[in-house]
Amino acid sequence: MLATGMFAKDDEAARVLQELVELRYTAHQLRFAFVVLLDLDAKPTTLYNAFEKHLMKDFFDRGMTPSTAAAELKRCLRLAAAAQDRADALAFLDAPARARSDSEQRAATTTITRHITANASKFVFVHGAAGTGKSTVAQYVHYYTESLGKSCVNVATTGQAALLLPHGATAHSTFKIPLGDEDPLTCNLGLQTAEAARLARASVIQRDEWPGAKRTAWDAVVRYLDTLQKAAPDTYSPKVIVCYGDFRQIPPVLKHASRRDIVAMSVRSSSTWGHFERHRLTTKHRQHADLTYARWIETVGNGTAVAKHSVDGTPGYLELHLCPTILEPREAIDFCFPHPNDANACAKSKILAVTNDTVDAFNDMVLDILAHTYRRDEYHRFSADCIEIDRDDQFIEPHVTPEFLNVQTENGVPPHRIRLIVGALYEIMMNFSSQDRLMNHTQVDLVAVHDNRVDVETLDGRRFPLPRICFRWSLAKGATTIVRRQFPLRPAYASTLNGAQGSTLARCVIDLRRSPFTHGHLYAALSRASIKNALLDTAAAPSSAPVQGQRKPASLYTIAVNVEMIDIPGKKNAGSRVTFADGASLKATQPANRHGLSTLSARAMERWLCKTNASLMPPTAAANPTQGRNWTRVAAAYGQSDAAATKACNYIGQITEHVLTNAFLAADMTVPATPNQTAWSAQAKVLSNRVSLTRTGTKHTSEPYTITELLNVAITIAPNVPAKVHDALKTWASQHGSVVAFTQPVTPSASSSSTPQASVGFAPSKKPATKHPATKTIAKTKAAVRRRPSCK
Ligand SMILES: Nc1ncnc2c1ncn2[C@@H]1O[C@H](COP(=O)(O)OP(=O)(O)OP(=O)(O)O)[C@@H](O)[C@H]1O
Repeated sequence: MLATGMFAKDDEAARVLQELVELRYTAHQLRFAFVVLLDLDAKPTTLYNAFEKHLMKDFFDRGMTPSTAAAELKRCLRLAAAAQDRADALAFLDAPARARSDSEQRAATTTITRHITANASKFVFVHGAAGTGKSTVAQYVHYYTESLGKSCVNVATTGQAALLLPHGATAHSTFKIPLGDEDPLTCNLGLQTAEAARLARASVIQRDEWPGAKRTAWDAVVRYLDTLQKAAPDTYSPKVIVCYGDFRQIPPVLKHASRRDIVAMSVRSSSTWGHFERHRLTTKHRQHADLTYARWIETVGNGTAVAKHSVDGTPGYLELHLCPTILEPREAIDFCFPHPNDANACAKSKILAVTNDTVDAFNDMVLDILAHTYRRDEYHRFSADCIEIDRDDQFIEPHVTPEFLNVQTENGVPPHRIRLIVGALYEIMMNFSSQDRLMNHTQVDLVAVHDNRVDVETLDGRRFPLPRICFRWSLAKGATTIVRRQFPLRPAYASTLNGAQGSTLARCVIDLRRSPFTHGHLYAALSRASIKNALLDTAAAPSSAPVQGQRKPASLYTIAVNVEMIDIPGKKNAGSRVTFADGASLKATQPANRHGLSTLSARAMERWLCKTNASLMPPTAAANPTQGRNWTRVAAAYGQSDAAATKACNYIGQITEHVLTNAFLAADMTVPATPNQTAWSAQAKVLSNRVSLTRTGTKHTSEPYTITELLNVAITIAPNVPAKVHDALKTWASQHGSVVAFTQPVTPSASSSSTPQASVGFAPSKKPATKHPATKTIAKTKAAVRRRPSCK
């Protein structure tokens, strides 16, 4: 008997299909085999083109035209792929068709493919607003290149963006680019490695989300390819390097950097920038069903949607009039994840927040729902943390104890204690294999938890065991390396605004209780949804409860506008009007000064302030500007003639008064009827120092006050509030994730007092204390505040 050895052959799939054709297998059987064989073939487009007519033979027999037969073939292949649970295997069918249906995409792909066929060395940059189909063009170019038998390497700046490309990986992992801000950087990928050989052979290198890359990292790649060409001139193929991206989205992330530093670190500052051939895409594919929304988010991206910008030009205020607003985090979860126990459905939506703390809070809330409402099995796993010791004589700081290590956290590193809930949706935190699509940010369903491993299933049904992995990082440059061994998983229900870049979401909530860092940050988040109805924001509206038939005012948000790069319109002349989403139209009373502040009425400023402190703002305040009159007097007492100072003191006063009022209510104490004017006035200097307003008006700061600052102002002004009030303030501070520096500790005598005293900033009530006018609404707010989970 003769044993036949089977060797892997490049054209094995084609040979099998050819054999089946010769043996007269039916077209239906060929279609089934084609989907199975896609696993063996790295060039699905070539295979498809070679056997297309056999795969649709029965359709022709039924008298279909070529175009109907082609459409029917794709439908049948999709059905076959779905039946085999391999819907992703047919991605190559969609991308080419889509990318060729749009004239701008077609123009870009035609130029790129011409360069590829001509074996040219070129730099091409395909740019356009979010959702204009850049990644789709990249997919097309990939399949086209492979169909020619050439190879294409796809990399992206973030793992999330890499997942959208066939065999995509991050640029850092492909080229072994070191993390760090050194200039220049050098890729650590050896020239003799298999990866280097793959790069040398590649005819196309594609880089998605390129504007988010640091110039130093990009230059390192270009230098590396140069060195590779010199080292292996025979195997090195001429390359078409195609970069994709949108400079309106998130720029390179640099710690403690000025705008100038960021511009210097942008790939635009690279010496290669001038060599790029550019193609612009303008058709909004993601938001094609809602073009009003598409146009509006474009104005956000361009910086022209800013209704007003404040003094110093830094923060601007944007009316998100197209986005419905919700008040409670729980509503965000109900909106995004109506079926939290269905991981596949949850994967299409996301809650986006500005900071990791808020992301963790949302993720925890969903896990709570799964554990308590759906009774899913819950496990807690703790990491093994240690420090890496390079040398025997290395000095170890005495405070570096296991307890110290356990509380350390770092972006991209799982926490010491991880909550594992079977059936919940998680994201992988490590690049395992780009072939298996098991990379950083890949969403998986947690199937089982064992002592030393967890089993996860990708959304297309592939199951993998994951052991604990070592994560390494240093607390500071040159400091000891911490090693944490933990399961590389994090819940995937919420992510930061950066983390969502590149994705298309069915439903999305943007938590704007904290302002995004830049307008690009907000733009990247807003452009994830295809229609405005899929998008909610979680900042509370500053108005009272909506009156029947009256439109609820949209909330206002700050965005930090990059004044160096964007021309901000919006300086109003005297007499011109600023219109708010709820129809309120405010007349500018003076010509705009260079800060823009003097153009606004006090009411407009109140509205501005509401956006950050909506939950603390008395809902009636916006409708009742006189409520802050005491504070106007305080400003006058201090001698502030500057209108801006008066207004600033006015609205800060309202907030402070409200904070204290709430504090009294929360402490179940009677709210004093009238604050002691003398006591307030005595503290006006402190207040005015805080707001940094000067008589000459040369230096203005009207940064919106954070809740922490407002609480601090409240405490500074009324230093000896009773202990219960003080505690209520503290509780709020912690509920808002704020750390309040209690500059004035409560005096023991005040602590024991249960009623406000004159010496503590409130006059003793001569007549029985009346209820504060805002009591009812405040009580509601109080209840809401109690319900709100901590965002720590
Ligand atoms: N020609 C087209 N016809 C129909 N849909 C398209 C077309 N091109 C892209 N799309 C769809 O539009 C959506 C956005 O496409 P894609 O992710 O390629 O855009 P992008 O420009 O890369 O977005 P971003 O900048 O946000 O990463 C996707 O759902 C994609 O399938």
